Amino acid sequence: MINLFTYSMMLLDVIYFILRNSLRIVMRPRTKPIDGELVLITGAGGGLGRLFAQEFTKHGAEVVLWDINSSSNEQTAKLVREMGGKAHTYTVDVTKKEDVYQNADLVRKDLGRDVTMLVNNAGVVAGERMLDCPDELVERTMKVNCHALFWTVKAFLPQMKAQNHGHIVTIASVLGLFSTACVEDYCASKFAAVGFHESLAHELLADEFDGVKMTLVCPYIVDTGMFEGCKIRYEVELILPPLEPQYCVEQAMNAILIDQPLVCIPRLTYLPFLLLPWESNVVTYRFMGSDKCMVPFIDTMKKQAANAAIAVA
Ligand SMILES: NC(=O)C1=CN([C@@H]2O[C@H](COP(=O)(O)OP(=O)(O)OC[C@H]3O[C@@H](n4cnc5c(N)ncnc54)[C@H](OP(=O)(O)O)[C@@H]3O)[C@@H](O)[C@H]2O)C=CC1
Ligand SMILES: CC1=C(/C=C/C(C)=C/C=C/C(C)=C/C=O)C(C)(C)CCC1
Repeated sequence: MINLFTYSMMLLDVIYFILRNSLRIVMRPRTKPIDGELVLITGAGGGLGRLFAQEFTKHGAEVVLWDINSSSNEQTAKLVREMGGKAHTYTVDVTKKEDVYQNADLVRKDLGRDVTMLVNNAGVVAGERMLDCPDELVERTMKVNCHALFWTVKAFLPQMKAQNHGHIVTIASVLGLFSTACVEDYCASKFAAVGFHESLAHELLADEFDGVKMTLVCPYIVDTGMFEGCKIRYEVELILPPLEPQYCVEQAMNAILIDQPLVCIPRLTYLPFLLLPWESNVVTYRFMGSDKCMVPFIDTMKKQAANAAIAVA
């Protein structure tokens, strides 16, 4: 008898959950206002980070800019201020957890309020084949693209939970959903970032912190220079060209502003994530030229490193 009661209550709970969420799918979701939000962006001096700072400013948010590179970070702040926005810069190495915790306290002290939106955007890639990749670069990629997410979330999530209000954005990659050759460090770190993000999202939902939103952003190649040289088969590239950075950030913002949990940019890249069982994807990769797409990128990195070495010599 009790089992029957328990099962019927569980069934009612599931039906209620589906009804409550299906309305969101049917009705066009409203874009939430973010004027007055305090948005912290890591890697704000870089290609996407800078554009995110400007997009959040366009929507009236105040931005806190963290980057290891103070000059590029200041450049972003200058652009934000020229738009009439408010920007606060901090030179932070997100791989150093004490650096993160101390600067998080400094932000709260300086601004007298809590960060309400966190954009974990900082990212690096080694750009070497597996056995050519120095251990230090493997460790650096994991520390920036994965471990740093733990430190920034531990620094800012407690206050979001206290208010049951906030948003955590993880800038992962399609290479956190499916892989390709010669980017083992990057794929491992981005798969880890996806796992971290999803586990945290489940935790917040399970604990009913429905006011703390999460968005996982998975872009395809973006023309910021980070993957300069990466090339797939020409015919495929015609339908799947590298993304314009501005377009990528606008698509991500559209998702963030409707509290969309996941966005793959462009939509076409949902397919490999959904459709590629292992046996078929080796053939697909060969056909698409995506099995060797990173070779020119690695050669470019080698040339840049060689030129840099000559310049120093
Ligand atoms: N470009 C692409 O094709 C794609 C990128 N992405 C992801 O988007 C995000 C942004 O990429 P993108 O703008 O292209 O990359 P960029 O290299 O242009 O920007 C990354 C920024 O992060 C900074 N950074 C690096 N290490 C640290 C650190 N330890 N502490 C703080 N800041 C650090 C970099 O500083 P510095 O320049 O001094 O190193 C740089 O300003 C990354 O997470 C990337 O993985 C996802 C899909 C595609
Ligand atoms: C593997 C694969 C593809 C190529 C994907 C590539 C080349 C992604 C590169 C992403 C990057 C560089 C992300 C950086 O964060 C296609 C053509 C979609 C077809 C399906 C399988």
